[in-house]
Amino acid sequence: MDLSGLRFTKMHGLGNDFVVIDAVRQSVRLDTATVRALAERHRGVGCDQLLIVEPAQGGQADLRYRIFNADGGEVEQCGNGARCFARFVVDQGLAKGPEIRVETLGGLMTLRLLDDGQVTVNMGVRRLEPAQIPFEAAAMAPGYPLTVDGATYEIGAVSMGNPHAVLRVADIDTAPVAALGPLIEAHPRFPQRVNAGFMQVLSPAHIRLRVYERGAGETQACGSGACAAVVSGRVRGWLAPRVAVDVLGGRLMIEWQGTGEPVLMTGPATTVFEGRITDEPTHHA
Ligand SMILES: N[C@@H](CCC[C@H](N)C(=O)O)C(=O)O
Repeated sequence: MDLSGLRFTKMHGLGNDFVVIDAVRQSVRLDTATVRALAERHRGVGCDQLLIVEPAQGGQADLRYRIFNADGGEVEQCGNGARCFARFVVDQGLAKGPEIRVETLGGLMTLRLLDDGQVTVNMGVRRLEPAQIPFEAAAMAPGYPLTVDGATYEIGAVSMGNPHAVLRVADIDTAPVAALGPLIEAHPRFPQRVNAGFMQVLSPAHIRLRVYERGAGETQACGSGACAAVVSGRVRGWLAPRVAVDVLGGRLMIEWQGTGEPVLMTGPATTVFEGRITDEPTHHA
């Protein structure tokens, strides 16, 4: 891999951090090792996800957006990343805004930059059928028993384009995120692994959430995880259509009016710095 000269922008959405690369105006060839090296926090730039901005392939979108977890795996969806993508492409003159249509592996998404600097992402229609998540279960249900390390927990299973398991806990501060997160992430009933959300319900319109992300570990925020938690909480009868979701890095507003309606997520997108790779970053296993 030869990355020298590669220009990038470091961004974050409530502390879920990204290396954003413009692959419209520079040529970029990334493999798993390269992504891991750039994401590495001690020898690379450091990020939870790497976002690549490319020209659209079809005629319906302004641009294409690809997402790689820190472990190098390409994934379908990243909600916080989508907000940063919107801010990036407008700031860099790659799109006019305020509305941007973007292709992702998970489908077409519409993003809107608001006057107050926040971004609303139309995350599309959630999927709950087990095969579409994918999740091994005999039939669709609001909650499923999941046995992990000899104990059984009730989880909700939701696809926001990417797979999520949502577990309700009494208090996220004491929830066993570090111990249980990796076991749920790699549970054999989720053949493509899963993002594991731990949700504390404060009221029907207010939850707290921690997410152990597939391919990245616990992050300070997970946008698709916030949407999945609200969908799961609504389906299980606990939540209202509009919910404030407090994640470790701040607050997201999530709105879901119900079956057939899209899930809308609103939150900030922050640019931290721009950089250029000089020496090759390396991944130290
Ligand atoms: N941080 C993201 C989700 C990134 C992808 C996820 N780890 C996966 O593997 O599906 C978000 O804000 O949604």
